[in-house]
Amino acid sequence: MLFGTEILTTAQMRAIESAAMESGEVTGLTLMERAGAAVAGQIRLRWPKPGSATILCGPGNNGGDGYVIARLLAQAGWHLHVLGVDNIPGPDAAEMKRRWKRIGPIAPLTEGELRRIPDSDICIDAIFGTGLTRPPEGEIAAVLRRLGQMTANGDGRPRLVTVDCPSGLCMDSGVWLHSGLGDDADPMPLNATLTVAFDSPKPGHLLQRGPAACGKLVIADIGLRHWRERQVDQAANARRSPMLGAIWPEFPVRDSRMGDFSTRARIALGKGGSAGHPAGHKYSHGHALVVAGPAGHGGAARLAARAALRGGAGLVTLCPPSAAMAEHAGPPDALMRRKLDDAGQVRAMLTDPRVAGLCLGPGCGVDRAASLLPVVLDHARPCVLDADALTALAQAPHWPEGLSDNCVLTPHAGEFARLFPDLAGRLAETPRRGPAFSRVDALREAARRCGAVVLLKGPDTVIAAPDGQAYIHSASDVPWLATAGTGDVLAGLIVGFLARGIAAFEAAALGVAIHAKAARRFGPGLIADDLPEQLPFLFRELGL
Ligand SMILES: NC(=O)C1=CN([C@@H]2O[C@H](COP(=O)(O)OP(=O)(O)OC[C@H]3O[C@@H](n4cnc5c(N)ncnc54)[C@H](OP(=O)(O)O)[C@@H]3O)[C@@H](O)[C@H]2O)[C@@H](O)CC1
Ligand SMILES: Nc1ncnc2c1ncn2[C@@H]1O[C@H](COP(=O)(O)OP(=O)(O)O)[C@@H](O)[C@H]1O
Ligand SMILES: [K+]
Repeated sequence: MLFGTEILTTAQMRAIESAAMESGEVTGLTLMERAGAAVAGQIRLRWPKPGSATILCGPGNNGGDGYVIARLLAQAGWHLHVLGVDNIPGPDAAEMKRRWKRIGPIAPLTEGELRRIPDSDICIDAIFGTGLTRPPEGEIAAVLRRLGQMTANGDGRPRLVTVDCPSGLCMDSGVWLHSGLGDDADPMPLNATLTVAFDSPKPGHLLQRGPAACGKLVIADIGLRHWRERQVDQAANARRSPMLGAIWPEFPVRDSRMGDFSTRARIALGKGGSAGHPAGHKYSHGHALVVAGPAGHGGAARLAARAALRGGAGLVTLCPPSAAMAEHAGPPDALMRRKLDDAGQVRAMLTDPRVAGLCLGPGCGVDRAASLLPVVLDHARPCVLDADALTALAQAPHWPEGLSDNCVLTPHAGEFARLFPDLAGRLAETPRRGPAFSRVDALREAARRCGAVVLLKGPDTVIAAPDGQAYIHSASDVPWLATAGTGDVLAGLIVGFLARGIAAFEAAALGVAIHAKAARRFGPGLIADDLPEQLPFLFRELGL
């Protein structure tokens, strides 16, 4: 993996946990003690003065963690109300419950009880964790609904801390599981201040409702690294489980196999031959073509071209039709312009081997994109297909054939639905069971079908390669990135990286990460034009 950190599915997490316990080197009780201690430690770090806490403990091992947290917070002087269920099938959780009972009482985990007890400074949700596969029901659903009401205003009082994950969220997809009995039977979505998850992020922490539900996400090391690395490597060698990574530039480095983001990004950019190398010249830094569209629609392609230039392509040529040439006369002067009126001219341009990347789609017009697309695909040159090119692609007679793994498709949700209506339909279904069909499942299937890298944009961008490798990037902290034209900048940035010789999957991942970092660096008030201007500062900060 190039960037960030591994994401584990709930099944992989269970397998790693089992392998650790079967080795005899660690017991389930020890892991539970470490998990509880990690949460109690994070709570004490954030709220050093002992206060009051209500701890809600469910029937599984997540509940077991809750009893450990109760014991440790009580020892630290916190005033506690602990609510739990009678029937605890797991031996470890049952033991942790016994240990707590020697210290304090357990009230029944009912909605009535939760209403009766006085408000605390924090509520700790240890009801369900990664073992949840069906929607919460009955009394527990009512408790969760009440918990959602009590903590609806986010950072108000009581604050909500969730153990491993918000209860009721499918951790493989980030969607709330629904009973199908109507909203009154389902829990309210939770809105936590802090989530302390164990060992690795799960897809549900980063996808869909996950980021809003989790609040600040902290990944706690509970000593499973040795087994994780072995299992993940074995799975990768056996080609059973393609890599799923989080592009998470701010994420701390967790193990020796991964460098920090800037080191990894440097490696990627270093792969671009002489990019940034003193001996390189403009052609060895790559020549990118950005196709523009009819008069009056030039802004999108210009944004893309500017991003390709700032992204480090050695040369960028903007290619509008003759009739639109005049509107592109302004800056940047570094940008070359060349008219492109028909498919024959693209064919001629692509005979130049120095053209190392092409961007088709932003502001292009669907008809023009459709007329140029066959030649572009025929040349199998690294390319980004965005916007109108995606609409044209969805209507092409041989779709999804004709692409190669050096193409990057960058649809937003609407374009994705045009390209892959069945997958979009499955994503829109109301999830009744876990693991629910996720954006990662959808993207892996999409990339496999068309043989190209597919990047589905959104606050939770997912990128997948035809071989199943995938990344999730969460930009939920930069909502101001959702403004007109930022997608065009992303397309241009990726084509800039392609032109520098970076492979499609990594160019897409690096593009997404740098794009969001640029938005984060600028802050609210951002317009798409500001993004390319952030790149020089960002590259300097990252040492790229
Ligand atoms: N990964 C690790 O390394 C470590 C993990 N640890 C902890 O273990 C947690 C996973 O624990 P877990 O698998 O026991 O499942 P958990 O999420 O607690 O509960 C879900 C279960 O509840 C059951 N259920 C019962 N009533 C229900 C109702 N009304 N509505 C709905 N469901 C209901 C339901 O049963 P079922 O659907 O099978 O009938 C389901 O199986 C994990 O998140 C972490 O906190 C750490 O301790 C140590 C290290
Ligand atoms: N809520 C959001 N928070 C953060 N980023 C978002 C959000 N919604 C969309 N984005 C990002 O903003 C960009 C929008 O791209 P796109 O939909 O193509 O817009 P446009 O066509 O106007 O350029 C993408 O990079 C996408 O990932
Ligand atoms: K929980």
